[in-house]
Amino acid sequence: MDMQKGTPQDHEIVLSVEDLTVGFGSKVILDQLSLDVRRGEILGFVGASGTGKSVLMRTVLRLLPRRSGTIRILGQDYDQLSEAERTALDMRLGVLFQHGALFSSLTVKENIQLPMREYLDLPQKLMDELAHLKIALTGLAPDAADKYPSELSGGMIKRAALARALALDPDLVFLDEPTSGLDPIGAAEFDELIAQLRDTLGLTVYMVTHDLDSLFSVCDRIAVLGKKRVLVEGTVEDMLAFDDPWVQSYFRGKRARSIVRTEDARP
Ligand SMILES: Nc1ncnc2c1ncn2[C@@H]1O[C@H](COP(=O)(O)OP(=O)(O)OP(=O)(O)O)[C@@H](O)[C@H]1O
Repeated sequence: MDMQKGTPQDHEIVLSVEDLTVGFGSKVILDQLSLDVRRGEILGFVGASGTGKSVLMRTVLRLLPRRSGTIRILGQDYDQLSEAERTALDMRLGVLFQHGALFSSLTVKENIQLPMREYLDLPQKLMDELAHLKIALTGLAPDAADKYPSELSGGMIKRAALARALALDPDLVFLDEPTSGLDPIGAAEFDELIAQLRDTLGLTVYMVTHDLDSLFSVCDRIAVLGKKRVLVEGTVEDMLAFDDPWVQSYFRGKRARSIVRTEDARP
């Protein structure tokens, strides 16, 4: 499909959240939040610590219950689906949780094959070939296949976790702070990999991040969580123009200024 940015035909919505409310006891975390993610984009999702970024991602993935609201993934509403249809939809999603979450007792190859075992019934030889393919796709050396997570660097663990997220060739991937814990070079390389995979595989990427470099370098659009909903979504320019103290200090703060040069940025 046409992956050109900014043209109206890209605006097929692959994740649509409407009026979502989530709370725990008397505490409301998300209040009538709405958000759209478009096919083929890398959406960066930011917000102050504790505002509910993980809660939103987990609710979208049905790991947390919601009080009200509608969530449509790839045009489908889980509530309207049969069990078999839900499983089919789950297979089109890939997830990289914040700390990589690889099983330490399994090798990289076995970790990547977990979703295949869960959802597919494939011969071992084919699963091995697929795992090697994902390993190559994420820039890991072939010998990483038989290593255990404890034998890998932080950057390699992220790549292995990404390879696992891609195990079933998903359409939409959720990444929770994928570059956290990486040094700036490792983080930049990982960002580059994500952009490359989006281009070659036609992925849509929903990325929770605190990493300003990622936001400025690979995200097509940014959504900011605040006041229990999406305060603003759009480009970096939209963020810079948005009148909210947190958004202003985040995108115009000292760290941001050292990354992006805008006409308003002062050294
Ligand atoms: N299972 C739960 N039960 C009760 N409260 C929860 C639960 N999960 C999250 N919360 C609360 O929801 C709020 C939002 O948490 P969340 O982890 O989504 O924040 P976040 O934006 O992802 O933060 P960070 O950037 O620090 O990761 C927090 O106040 C947290 O304590």
